Amino acid sequence: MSDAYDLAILGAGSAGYACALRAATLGLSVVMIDEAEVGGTCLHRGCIPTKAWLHAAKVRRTVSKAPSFGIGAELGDTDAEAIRAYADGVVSGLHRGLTGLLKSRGVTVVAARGSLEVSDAGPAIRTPDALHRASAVLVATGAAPATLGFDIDGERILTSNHALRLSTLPETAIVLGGGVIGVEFASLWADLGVSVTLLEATDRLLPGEEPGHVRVLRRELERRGVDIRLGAPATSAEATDGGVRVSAGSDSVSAELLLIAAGRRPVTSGIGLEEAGVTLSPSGHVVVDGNLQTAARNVYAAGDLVPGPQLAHRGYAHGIFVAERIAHNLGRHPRKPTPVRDVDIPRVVYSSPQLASVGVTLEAAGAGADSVDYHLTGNGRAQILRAPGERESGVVRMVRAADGRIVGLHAVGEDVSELIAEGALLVGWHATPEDVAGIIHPHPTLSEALAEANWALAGQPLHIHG
Ligand SMILES: Cc1cc2nc3c(=O)[nH]c(=O)nc-3n(C[C@H](O)[C@H](O)[C@H](O)COP(=O)(O)OP(=O)(O)OC[C@H]3O[C@@H](n4cnc5c(N)ncnc54)[C@H](O)[C@@H]3O)c2cc1C
Ligand SMILES: NC(=O)c1ccc[n+]([C@@H]2O[C@H](COP(=O)([O-])OP(=O)(O)OC[C@H]3O[C@@H](n4cnc5c(N)ncnc54)[C@H](O)[C@@H]3O)[C@@H](O)[C@H]2O)c1
Repeated sequence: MSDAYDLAILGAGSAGYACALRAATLGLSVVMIDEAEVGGTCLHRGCIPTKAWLHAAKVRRTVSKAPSFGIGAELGDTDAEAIRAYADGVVSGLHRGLTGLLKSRGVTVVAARGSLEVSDAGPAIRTPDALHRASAVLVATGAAPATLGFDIDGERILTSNHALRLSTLPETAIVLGGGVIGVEFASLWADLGVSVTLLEATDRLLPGEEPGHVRVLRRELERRGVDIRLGAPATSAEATDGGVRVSAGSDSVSAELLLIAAGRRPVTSGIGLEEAGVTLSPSGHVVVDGNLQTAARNVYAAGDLVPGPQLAHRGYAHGIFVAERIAHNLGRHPRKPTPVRDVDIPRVVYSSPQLASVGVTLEAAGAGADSVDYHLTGNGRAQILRAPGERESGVVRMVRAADGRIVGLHAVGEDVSELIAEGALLVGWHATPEDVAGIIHPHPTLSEALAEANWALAGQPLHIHG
């Protein structure tokens, strides 16, 4: 039997739909199967709604500071239902756009639960009503919140899925986990007037990020009232009359609700992967080679179920890579695509202040590496954004390896997420500070921090004290 499609995709999240769009552009026939709406976690339960909630929280914070800028304003009540409606509006607009785009590119979208099947005829995705055969299959079923075995009721004990659906905010909340989700929710809830206790099992927030920058973020969260308890592994949670009580070491903490933000586990069981010859790691991730090829012939995996950072833009990059790889193998794309390197992928924590980074820290950059710190107290734009009386402006650190290449950029401060795309260019293009010292940055922008760091590393500092 001849293949019905060139490519069949299981999961229409960031990785799956990016693969579908790119493959269709390259002339491949594509079927994409998802049991939920196209767009996946990022669009419906992740990046987009959390950033809308964070933006609403920023509006409230800005209004509360308005008098320091000479603008009279009084804070009214916070209407969580209205914030949710605003976030839903953003999501549904983007969802409509994505649905239209997939249709216009000719991608066949099937709304059904699917599983992988591999036979002598090749790979296929089975749905209740059909078998979708293809020359190649991409599995991109993503990840779901770790629940730690706690009894999630969606009212007192929540995951981020539930937290984004709240129509009233609690007065008190416990956030379990000091990773990205925990820190973003602690930040936004604190700005919306919730009294937050954050429990983190290890001795630091956000492992992997510049320790000094994490300290700046921590001080700022504490200044806004977040009670941060490190070395506090939560072991149990029980519902009480007033909400929930959590045990963490010798501590017991009570609040109206508990958000569990303790990582996300790959969605890889019960969908025929191992039966089809795909190897899973002990953590349940799909084992792939450098080309995102699984142990099963012509079956690829992409996105959160592949070990590494769980980020939407990594999913896009994976999806695009797989589409081009398959098209190349089918003779429809002239060149072999370049595999995605996790180290080149920028990361942003959208809390207040933000943390943004790409590449490696100074500690990880190896012998002979050096770095420069540019403090945003010297940056005009950062000073304009800062309300009078606020203490910390933030800092940008640029890291250079012994061979002269820029291998890391790390920043903490208001709106520093806007810097990191340039950081990704510098790191991804293996630029040296000398290469880019002549590139002119507009004044007054936060981006001048990068020019200052380049100049300093190239031995010609301007506003940095030598
Ligand atoms: C609260 C939160 C905030 C986040 N914020 C950011 C952010 O700001 N920036 C960022 O880069 N990343 C963020 N992320 C991470 C980002 O959402 C994920 O990295 C991204 O969605 C992963 O894409 P994916 O395609 O691998 O999986 P997903 O987006 O999870 O898509 C998987 C799809 O597979 C479908 N599926 C699963 N099993 C089956 C089956 N058997 N049959 C049919 N369909 C199936 C699911 O319905 C889903 O639509 C956030 C995540 C969360 C939870
Ligand atoms: N801005 C963004 O890019 C963004 C935003 C949200 C989520 N995400 C992605 O979603 C993924 C999941 O985020 P996350 O924050 O849930 O996971 P995470 O792995 O980043 O952090 C989980 C934290 O929970 C802690 N923890 C685990 N068990 C605990 C316990 N019993 N008690 C106390 N602490 C405990 C861990 O030590 C860890 O610090 C991340 O990998 C991230 O890439 C990205």
